[in-house]
Amino acid sequence: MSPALPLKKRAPEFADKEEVFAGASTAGDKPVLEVKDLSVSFVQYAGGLRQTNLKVISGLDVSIKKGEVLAVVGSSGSGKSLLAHAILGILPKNAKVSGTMHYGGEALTPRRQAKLRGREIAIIPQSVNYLDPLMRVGPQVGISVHNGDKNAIVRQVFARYGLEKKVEDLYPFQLSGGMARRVLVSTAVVSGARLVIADEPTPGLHPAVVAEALGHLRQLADEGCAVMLITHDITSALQMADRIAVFYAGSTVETAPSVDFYGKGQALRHPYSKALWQALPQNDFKPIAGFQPTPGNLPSGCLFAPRCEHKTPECEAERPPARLLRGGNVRCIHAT
Ligand SMILES: Nc1ncnc2c1ncn2[C@@H]1O[C@H](COP(=O)(O)OP(=O)(O)OP(=O)(O)O)[C@@H](O)[C@H]1O
Ligand code: NI
Repeated sequence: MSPALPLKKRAPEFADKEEVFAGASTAGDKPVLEVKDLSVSFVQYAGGLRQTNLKVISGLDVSIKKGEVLAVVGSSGSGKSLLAHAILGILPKNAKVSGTMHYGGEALTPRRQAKLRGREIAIIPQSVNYLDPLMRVGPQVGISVHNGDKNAIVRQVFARYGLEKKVEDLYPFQLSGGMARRVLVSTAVVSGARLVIADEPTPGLHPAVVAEALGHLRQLADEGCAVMLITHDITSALQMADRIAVFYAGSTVETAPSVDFYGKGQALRHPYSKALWQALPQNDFKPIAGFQPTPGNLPSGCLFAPRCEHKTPECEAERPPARLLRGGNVRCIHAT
């Protein structure tokens, strides 16, 4: 392990890339990525020429600073992967996007997305299945090196993650779960990315491998990347994330510093975040009654109102706007 090597490698690239960050250079701790009020809908054809618009994301807000890990937590179908795809500009063609996305203080247009994707903005996919099964991993990771000697950089980064020279000659199916995770992280690191989005790296992995994978993400942030960790697992996210964004039915219901997740959840702002926290086995293990609404059947007011113990008629009248509260963000009119 030699953490200094990739850092040295990255420094000149970072200097070159300052232009892309023009506008942010004077802005102190302006977020690397800022997504505000994002909506994503899919145009669907329902019988003949009848066209419907299925809104799957609305009112999504996230921001990440340099050096920070933001964990995006939410149950299946809450919109986590779609957010990642929207940032990268890889949503399907029938997707319509509205709201604002800024990277380095500048609007993230489709053109910029294409330019930054796999370079400044990298995704660590969920599984090794995203690797080309017919290509040895060394040359494959080398494809993501954009500046300098591909072989030398791959070797340096593999060494950093404890991957021996012979691993370069293996095919993806020959990797263990832990090795596969390290290869996927290496792909993001050799690209010199400033924003790393890791989509669900944890399910089905051995706990030691999970801890190691999360440790690598933390390390990337400590070296100056902005890291978004997409996960179902609040418990492991809390071990290394600075802040947690809680997604529900395609919306951000709360963004809170990790330190607010303790006790009975008394420091949390949204009834859903509290319920999610209390549902953990190590807490009350109390399930949340009811189900997350599906796109096409969303309630008109607060998305969580049908399941909320504290709802009032106002909650059902309109969708609560995001507001700042105690150093976090919440979409609940009753939160104090
Ligand atoms: N191409 C599509 N057309 C229509 N609906 C879609 C499409 N892709 C995703 N969806 C819907 O959007 C919602 C959000 O999906 P997304 O994949 O972002 O969820 P997720 O939070 O990543 O879930 P998981 O934890 O299971 O990965 C889901 O209800 C899904 O069915
Ligand atoms: Ni997903």
